[in-house]
Amino acid sequence: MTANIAIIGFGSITRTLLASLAGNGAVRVKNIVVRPERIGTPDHAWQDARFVGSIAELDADVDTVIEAAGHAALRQHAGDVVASGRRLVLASSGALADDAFREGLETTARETGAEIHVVSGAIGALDALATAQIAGRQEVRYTGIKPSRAWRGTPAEQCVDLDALEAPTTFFTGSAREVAQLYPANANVAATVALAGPGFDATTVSLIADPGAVINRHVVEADGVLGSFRFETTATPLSINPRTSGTTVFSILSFLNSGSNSVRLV
Ligand SMILES: NC(=O)C1=CN([C@@H]2O[C@H](COP(=O)(O)OP(=O)(O)OC[C@H]3O[C@@H](n4cnc5c(N)ncnc54)[C@H](OP(=O)(O)O)[C@@H]3O)[C@@H](O)[C@H]2O)C=CC1
Ligand SMILES: O=C([O-])CC(=O)C(=O)O
Repeated sequence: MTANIAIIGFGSITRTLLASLAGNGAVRVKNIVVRPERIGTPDHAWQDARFVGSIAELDADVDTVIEAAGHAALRQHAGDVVASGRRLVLASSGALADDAFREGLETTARETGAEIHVVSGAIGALDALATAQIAGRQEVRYTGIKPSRAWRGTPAEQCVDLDALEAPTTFFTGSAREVAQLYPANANVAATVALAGPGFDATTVSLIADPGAVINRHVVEADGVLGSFRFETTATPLSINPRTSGTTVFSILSFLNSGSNSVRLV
């Protein structure tokens, strides 16, 4: 069956995803949701996809909306997606650390029959986290290690001198809820871990800038009644965005192919 999809955002993830979708007969990209002022500009075009500024303008046969645009865009559009009864597949999971926002989406989705999926994004281990969570309490830690340049333009700059670092340096330790607010474009994975596991306040997060690194590393560790595990991913960043691991793009593709590989909220 062909999925008719729309994508919110036309940045690094979307452009890489579209290149990877070439020749995929099972997925048709009908619409791309961008800021209204971008519509009709020369660099906002892709095959026969229609660029729109709102969910209300989507083609009627769009059944799945992928979000790859950031917290603000998710806040702007997610309510309209689930109100329309469509399947929402999102990457910017950190925005869900706002309980009122997340619960509002879940309530609307239950009313309309919409589904809400958080893609695994740059990490793995969501199945093991969910299994352990059902069995009982677990201690969960996420550590994100990225090259120093990936943290430019973030509050890390107020914690350390990124250009002067000579060794890997931890500049943030706190909860998944705190990190979601402080590092919206770099720590969505921590929110995804929290959603699969013990929640935003019980998930501990450390962020590290590594001046010698050229790739991103994500470490998920858990100790619970069933035992423990440690899952470490090394992930090449997208050439067009050092903050974003390429894995994120292919986790969306994997979800589109299989309908799995996500945390399902509703
Ligand atoms: N779960 C995970 O593992 C990961 C999640 N992410 C999430 O995905 C997001 C996108 O990543 P990436 O593609 O690398 O980021 P980019 O910065 O490359 O692209 C973001 C795109 O979103 C667009 N956008 C921003 N706000 C809106 C809006 N209100 N309406 C429509 N479009 C909008 C931007 O448009 P414009 O140019 O007009 O601003 C831009 O095209 C990240 O911000 C992060 O939240 C990223 C990596 C991993
Ligand atoms: O892509 C990554 O490495 C992770 C990321 O940016 C995020 O979680 O927001």
